[in-house]
Amino acid sequence: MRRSAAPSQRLGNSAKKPRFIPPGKNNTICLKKENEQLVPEIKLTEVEEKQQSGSGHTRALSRICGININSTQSVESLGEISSMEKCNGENECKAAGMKKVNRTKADPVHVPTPEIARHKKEEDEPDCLAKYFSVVWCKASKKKHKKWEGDAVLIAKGKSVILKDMEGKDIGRGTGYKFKDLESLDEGQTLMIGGKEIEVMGIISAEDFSSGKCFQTGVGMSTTVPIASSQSTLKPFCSPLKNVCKPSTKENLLKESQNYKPRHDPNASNSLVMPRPTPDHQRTFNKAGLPVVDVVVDPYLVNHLRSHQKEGIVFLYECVMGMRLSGKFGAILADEMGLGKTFQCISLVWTLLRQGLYGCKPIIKRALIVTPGSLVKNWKKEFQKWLGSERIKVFTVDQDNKVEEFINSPLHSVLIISYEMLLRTLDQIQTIEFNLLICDEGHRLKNSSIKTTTALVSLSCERRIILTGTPIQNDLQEFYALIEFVNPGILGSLSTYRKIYEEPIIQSREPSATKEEKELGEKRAAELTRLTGLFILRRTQEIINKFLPPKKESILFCRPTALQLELYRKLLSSRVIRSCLQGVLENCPHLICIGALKKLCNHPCLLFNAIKEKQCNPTCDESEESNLYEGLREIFPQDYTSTTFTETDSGKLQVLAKLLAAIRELSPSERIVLVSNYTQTLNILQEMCKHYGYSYTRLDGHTPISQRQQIVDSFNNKFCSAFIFLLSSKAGGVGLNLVGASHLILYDIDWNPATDIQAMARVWRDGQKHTVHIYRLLTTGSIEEKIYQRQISKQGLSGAVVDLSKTSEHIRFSIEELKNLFILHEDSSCVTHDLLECNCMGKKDHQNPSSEKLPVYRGCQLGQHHAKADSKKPLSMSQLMQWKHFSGQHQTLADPFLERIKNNISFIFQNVTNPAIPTS
Ligand SMILES: Nc1ncnc2c1ncn2[C@@H]1O[C@H](COP(=O)(O)OP(=O)(O)OP(=O)(O)O)[C@@H](O)[C@H]1O
Ligand SMILES: [Mg+2]
Repeated sequence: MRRSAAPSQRLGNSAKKPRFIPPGKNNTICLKKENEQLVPEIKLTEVEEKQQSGSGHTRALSRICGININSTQSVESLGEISSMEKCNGENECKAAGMKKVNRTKADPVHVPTPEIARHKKEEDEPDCLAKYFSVVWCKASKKKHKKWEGDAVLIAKGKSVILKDMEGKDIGRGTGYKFKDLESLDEGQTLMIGGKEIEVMGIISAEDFSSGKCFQTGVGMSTTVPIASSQSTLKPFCSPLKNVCKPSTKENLLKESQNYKPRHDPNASNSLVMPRPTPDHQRTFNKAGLPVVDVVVDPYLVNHLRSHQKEGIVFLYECVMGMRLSGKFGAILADEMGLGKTFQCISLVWTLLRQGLYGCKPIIKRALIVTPGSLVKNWKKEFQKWLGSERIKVFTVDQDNKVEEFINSPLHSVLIISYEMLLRTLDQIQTIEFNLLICDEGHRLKNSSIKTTTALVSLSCERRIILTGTPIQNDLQEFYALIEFVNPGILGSLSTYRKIYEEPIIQSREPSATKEEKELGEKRAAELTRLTGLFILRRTQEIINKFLPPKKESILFCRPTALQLELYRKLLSSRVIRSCLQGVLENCPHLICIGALKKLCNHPCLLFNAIKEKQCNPTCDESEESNLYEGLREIFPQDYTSTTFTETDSGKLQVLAKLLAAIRELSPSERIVLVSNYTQTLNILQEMCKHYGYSYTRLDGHTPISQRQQIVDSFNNKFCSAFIFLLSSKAGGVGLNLVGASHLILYDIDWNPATDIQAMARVWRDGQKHTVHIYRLLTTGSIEEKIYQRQISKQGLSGAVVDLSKTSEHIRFSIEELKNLFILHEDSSCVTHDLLECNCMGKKDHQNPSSEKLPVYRGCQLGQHHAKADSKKPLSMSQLMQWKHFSGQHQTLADPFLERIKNNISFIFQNVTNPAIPTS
């Protein structure tokens, strides 16, 4: 709050400050008298105002400020109120007066005079521009010593004013002021609004108001510094002697030159030097006046760092050093998956632990890294990978390694712990002073009230970094929570944020938004991006693509088997689904129906199991499910059992079996990650591995955290015998490196594209040596196609659902959508392709368009022009259109793996990223 900066208080003579004079005659006279006594040089003239309607102003104001003013709140006539006491509450009052603060005797005195006739035209002008002021306010009183209660923003337009607190809430309104007075309102002037008195602190530009900047407290716009370019970081060595603030005796200089040397040579070629502190920074953080020494990243690391990683380290350094925003030390590194966030953090931690810009004093002593359980060991491994085991000792907490050991160990300066373990050992962790906190996969902190967030906040470590590869800007509330975690207070309180940013931004996106609302929303969004951009860094996969081998993605539409079709039809004709479509059932039975269809697509035996289970344990509260299964058991063969594994019952499993065989035969040294979101499906896939004698390893939600890294490591080892890695993507996929495999098969599809994208990123990442093949299996014409379409349709694209925790339960379906979901398209070879309205449909396949000159009108002529798709974002329909696409009945397919399985496939979309880079 800027209270103390009020001119009246700055001058330390509030008694001299002229008092507010309301325009009511009696008051005016009495206050005038008082005023004259206090400030003899100010003369007040009685305010003569004509009754007027303010509604025009109000509307104009609401247009400009984007404030909804209820018509019942329209400004009333001045004559209705004769004194302040008559004001209707504090927030609504129409009469006011003003005068200029008398600071010195020599100051010109502002004497408002009526001159109504002369200014009539001016005053009636409804389209005059709004002006904005930063002000301080307090309750109106006759006290000599004002005690300002808060900062506020004043909007003056025509003859009306609105006072907003720093959360953007209206706290006062008034009208009936003199147009001229509001026009000439300036710093130091006071004004009465309702029961409040304000003093103008300064003028706010229209830009700063509409962007919402003026509501930002605690962070001056001038406190920000531009992002340092990588070049600017490569500064020549600057002798630390220059900055010594001690007496420059020869002796001192010599001594200090020996003591205060950068740890690494900033002049060396390829050196990465951190930005030097500004004088302001030095004043705040170097009170002892120690010499300023260059902080230089260990060349051992720099040799391995990619250029985006160097920039990322500089960015993180500036953030945690409070160089980007004064008084704020947090950052969000939101680089897309696989860009090496871990390595960037390790470089930062190592630099901060060993070096200091002021007198070489290490910037941090201890760092805490909190990460999902499955990544604890990976962090340790990465520390060892980049720094070896000699330079630094990191401590990981698990069953055998307790926090006490870390507390008592002088050797360890980095503690790595899982979120779960953190909660369990919070009491002990709280006793340790950490100077840097890194939260990996930190999008989980999006809810400020969850235990984990509360626990982390309780650690009182100001330097906080969130790492996340998942986009975070889609949900404004969650976005706020993450920002509030790293840089508390930067966006004001939650209610401020809602008023200033969230509401206008959301409002502007409504189809019914007016032009003004759209403009305001855009400006607020732009300002939010600007402000948060100072401490959020996100780079996309493209920057690393050039270091990666080619990636071939294929979407395989697998024909359902006869058994699947029959069961599917039966399910769709069930009473439950019919009632769902009429919207007459409660308790979301559509979720049960969707679940049953998805199971069926994976393998009919999953549905069989569910039916059997229901028959064995019927519970009345789940009767919808029993109803749904009515008559299904009869469709299965008499001797069907869930233990007799057979791939012939599932279209996708048939394709999978052939695909695995093809890979085994054609690329015997290459390995596969096989992903499903369901444990039961993974069981089936595991059975299949056994059946065919494929060696496998498995990681799912049941795998003990302590074993996960070991499973990953041994799989990535080139001597590992496991051919297949069975992975439950939701349970443990995030952050894992599975570069030991070069084929990844997504057996089922999730509602949330982010889950699938996460899984795919496990294989195509730094360290991958082979061409990567990604296959997504979808059952033709089924609900899986619909889910896929939803992923790539507008909804998926607008990015609203890019949150790993969101499942179908969080998705609302309209009856129309459900109708669409519950259709089986039996006569289409690819409904998704049908939807593209591609001209080739049903006429001709396109396998190798480059060798074929196709007429221009063909929408599906794809050629070599691959869409410049961001591999980490959901595809759009139009991007999909750019992919090669062809039916499985094509004579010969260029892809040898697909050639082997084409008979079971009705359609294929395929795209190659990085085709130019030769494979190894
Ligand atoms: N400069 C580099 N040179 C070689 N390998 C690198 C480099 N930077 C990172 N890597 C490797 O790339 C892989 C991915 O890095 P990392 O796990 O840090 O990615 P990430 O950004 O955390 O991704 P995610 O969001 O998936 O967790 C790791 O195996 C890491 O060792
Ligand atoms: Mg990571």
